[in-house]
Amino acid sequence: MADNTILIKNAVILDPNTDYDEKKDLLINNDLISEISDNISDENVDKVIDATGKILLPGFINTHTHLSMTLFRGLADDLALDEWLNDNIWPMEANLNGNYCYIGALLGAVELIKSGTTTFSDMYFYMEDVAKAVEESGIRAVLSYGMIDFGDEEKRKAEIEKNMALFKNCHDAADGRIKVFFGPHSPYTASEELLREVRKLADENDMKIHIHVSETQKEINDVSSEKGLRPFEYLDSIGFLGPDVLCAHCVWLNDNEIDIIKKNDVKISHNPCSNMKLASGIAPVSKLLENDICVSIGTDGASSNNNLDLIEELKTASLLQKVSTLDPKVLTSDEAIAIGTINGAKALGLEDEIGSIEVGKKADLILIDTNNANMIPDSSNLSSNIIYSANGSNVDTTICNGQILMENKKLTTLDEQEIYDKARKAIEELKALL
Ligand SMILES: CSC[C@H]1O[C@@H](n2cnc3c(O)ncnc32)[C@H](O)[C@@H]1O
Ligand SMILES: [Zn+2]
Repeated sequence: MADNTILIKNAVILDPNTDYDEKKDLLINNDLISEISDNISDENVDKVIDATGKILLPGFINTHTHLSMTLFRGLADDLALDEWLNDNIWPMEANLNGNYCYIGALLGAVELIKSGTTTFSDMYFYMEDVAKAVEESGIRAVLSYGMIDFGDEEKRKAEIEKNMALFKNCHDAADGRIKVFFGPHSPYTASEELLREVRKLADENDMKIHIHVSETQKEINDVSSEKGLRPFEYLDSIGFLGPDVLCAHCVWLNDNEIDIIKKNDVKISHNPCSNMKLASGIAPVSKLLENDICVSIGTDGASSNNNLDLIEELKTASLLQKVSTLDPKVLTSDEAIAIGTINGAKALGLEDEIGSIEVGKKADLILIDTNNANMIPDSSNLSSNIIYSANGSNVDTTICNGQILMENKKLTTLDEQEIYDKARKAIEELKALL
């Protein structure tokens, strides 16, 4: 097949790894960035994008979400996690099927692409249907089937089989855009046997693990009374932790647990909006960063956020650390850009492929339009302009794996209106089933 080339001209580049002090041209060859230099000829190039007045960044990486939960946005607000999950979300999820999850995932993919996210890491049900939405939308994803056994042996076997089937069917699918992880839900819903089995199978199959840990004080109390140890102490005691484990939330951590996270090189997904909305608490992110722990960013599901805008999430992360430490110098806009890009790639073990703008890496790129009221004056501090002033609606162009998914704010792979209509219908049906 002939090569497909896209040339981005006159780009002001904001990258977490490299300081580009002048405008550059960037050439995409198929799925990869093939050249970044001062003046690349547009001869024999399939498509030219003029990036004048725009900022070029790596696509953002959302390391913890439940994409199909877009269907439950706004349906159970202003509650703490326990009541939100047990009395509201789980009863609604009992009526889900593959088609609903597919529609919810398409709706989520529209929102992600429009707000500049090119990779998301998901844990949910009917993941083959979520994979179908990933395939069609052109976005990149790490998918985990969310396993809950509550100590029931039969359920445990069935849950593991479902996650392994997802791995066999979907790992490396969609031109390599899909990876599959294990997704044991949490230390309070997954039994010790399930966690030990997951660890063993992850080692045998070279799979990574995605789990919720230490989200609320209730979790700390429940795990401590059942196991005599705090969640990270317990997970360490059963040999579950490692550099391949991505833990969402990590709000309630004592110093010993921070040492455990560091010793095991565990990766963190920080979810500030969800933690604030469910009143779970404030994760000690600046302390984790001081300890050189890899902190990435996630939105959690759209039902506890209530949107999937990572620029907003990064601003919230930064402001929350400043106000909770009473130190305006912590979590700077430069650090926020790194958390939303290269740290996300590291958290998913994909740092050789995505997370920065480098020759040889995948062309997962976004352009942010500066010709908007909230972006003027054009700051010489690009990261400040993006993190503190912008939001997802300033994203103009989104490219993933060398494919343009949105150009001039218009989606190319998905029919927005058709998805909105189908999502509205699905939500009405689900509400009627309650
Ligand atoms: C078993 S699939 C994932 C499962 O997790 C639920 N969920 C969504 N947000 C949270 C959260 O913040 N903490 C714990 N669990 C959460 C989701 O509704 C699914 O049931
Ligand atoms: Zn979650």
